[in-house]
Amino acid sequence: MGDNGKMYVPEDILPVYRDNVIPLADIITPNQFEAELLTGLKMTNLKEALNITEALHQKGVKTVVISSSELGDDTTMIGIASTPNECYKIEIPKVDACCTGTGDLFAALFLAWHYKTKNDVKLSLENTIATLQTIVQDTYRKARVSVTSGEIPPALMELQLIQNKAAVENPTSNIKAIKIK
Ligand SMILES: Nc1ncnc2c1ncn2[C@@H]1O[C@H](COP(=O)(O)OP(=O)(O)O)[C@@H](O)[C@H]1O
Ligand SMILES: Cc1ncc(COP(=O)(O)O)c(CN)c1O
Repeated sequence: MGDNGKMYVPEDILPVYRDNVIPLADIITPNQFEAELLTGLKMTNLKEALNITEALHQKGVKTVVISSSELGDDTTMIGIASTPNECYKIEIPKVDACCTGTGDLFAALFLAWHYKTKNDVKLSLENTIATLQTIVQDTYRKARVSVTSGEIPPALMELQLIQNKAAVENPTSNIKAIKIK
């Protein structure tokens, strides 16, 4: 729906997502901005994040995953995966560039792992972030070869998906999700 305070779908679609689509969904993967729009609540700390995931569960969604949030520091973003019974957070090291398509990739990976692990949200979150880290970092490293300083143009940040097929099939990472509920 949007990111960084801006919607990229028409604004009048918001009530349709919020009131009609969300109650039909089993799993949703909004980023922080989208989760705030869908609930009308703000997320400035972990407690508020839990209020937001709870509000989305109340609408009938079994698995709520916040793909990224600004709850980390300058070097990390926080992801959250929640069911009515348990909730995990994960710290995601940031690269200094804007990525497009990462939200879509996140949703696809999480769905696949959720199915494959029979609803293990902790492992699904860890594997999803492991693959994304490999792909985002490889994309950034290659872009930095041609733009050695300053901002990287979005065209150079096309995700290196095919080149990292192995990281999709076999994610490896030391980043563990931490239980917060
Ligand atoms: N700048 C970044 N640095 C590192 N990882 C990123 C960055 N941007 C996105 N990602 C990865 O992509 C995932 C989804 O990104 P997010 O920003 O939530 O999606 P969207 O594009 O929908 O806003 C994050 O969980 C993270 O793993
Ligand atoms: C219009 C539009 N722009 C950009 C994107 C990319 O979003 P993201 O980086 O969150 O995957 C999407 C997601 N499908 C989109 O629909």
